Amino acid sequence: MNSLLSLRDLTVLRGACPVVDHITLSVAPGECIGLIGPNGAGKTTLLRGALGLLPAMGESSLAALPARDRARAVAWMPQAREIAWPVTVERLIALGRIPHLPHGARLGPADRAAVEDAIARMGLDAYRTRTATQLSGGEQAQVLIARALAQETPLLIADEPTAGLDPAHQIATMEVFATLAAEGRSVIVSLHDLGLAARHCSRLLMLNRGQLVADGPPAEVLAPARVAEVFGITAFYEDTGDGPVFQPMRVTR
Ligand SMILES: Nc1ncnc2c1ncn2[C@@H]1O[C@H](COP(=O)(O)OP(=O)(O)OP(=O)(O)O)[C@@H](O)[C@H]1O
Repeated sequence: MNSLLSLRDLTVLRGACPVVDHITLSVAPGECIGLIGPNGAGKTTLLRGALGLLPAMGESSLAALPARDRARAVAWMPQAREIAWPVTVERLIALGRIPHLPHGARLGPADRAAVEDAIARMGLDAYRTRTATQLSGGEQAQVLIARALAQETPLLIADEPTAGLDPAHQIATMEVFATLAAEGRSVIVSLHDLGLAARHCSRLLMLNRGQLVADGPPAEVLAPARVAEVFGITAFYEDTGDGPVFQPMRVTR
């Protein structure tokens, strides 16, 4: 099976301290992976190190790629949602096609189809002529997810993409990711909402103090003892007829 990302002993130091500590994992096609862990666990640092955006020790298959190849292998949606120019939504989403265009070339039919597909998946048709900088924070987040989708990469990595979205848009976004996985692409998404992680991800990576403390199906990773130890909470977890339900209940420390 070909891997879309492979990390071997990836380590990122801040000063002398490893904030990502010897992480080894690999991502196969068709996975919707949730990256979870408390504040400061190292989630963003792991993602940025894997992408080659931060100096890291160890190996990352993506960081090793030349920039243009990397932009065709992975789309990255960072936590900071900065839209620099007052362009239309449609134009901003079309920027996701840049890695596929020869230098200076205009969008071709395949590029326009990818933009339309991204707009449809994110339900943004009514927004396409709006000025992106004038949208609400949640609307901007959806547009930036659409731009990443338009990049049509085998792997999409998104850092807290559901933060600031209302419940319907959170669910819809996670369903878009799960659909990409069902189509054979893969997604790594960092999440603080463990309910969304339990419900929509096929695999969870749990980080604590820079270390990968669990990697597997949500029901295994979210075992009560581990959730108590890592997050300091108790939680309700049940596999219902309508899928898994995870609800944090109490702080235990
Ligand atoms: N530029 C930096 N200099 C020093 N320490 C840093 C720097 N960036 C991050 N850190 C530290 O590295 C650790 C991991 O940070 P990181 O942002 O990866 O965590 P996170 O799991 O994404 O957290 P959150 O859920 O709060 O966004 C934290 O302790 C943070 O304070």
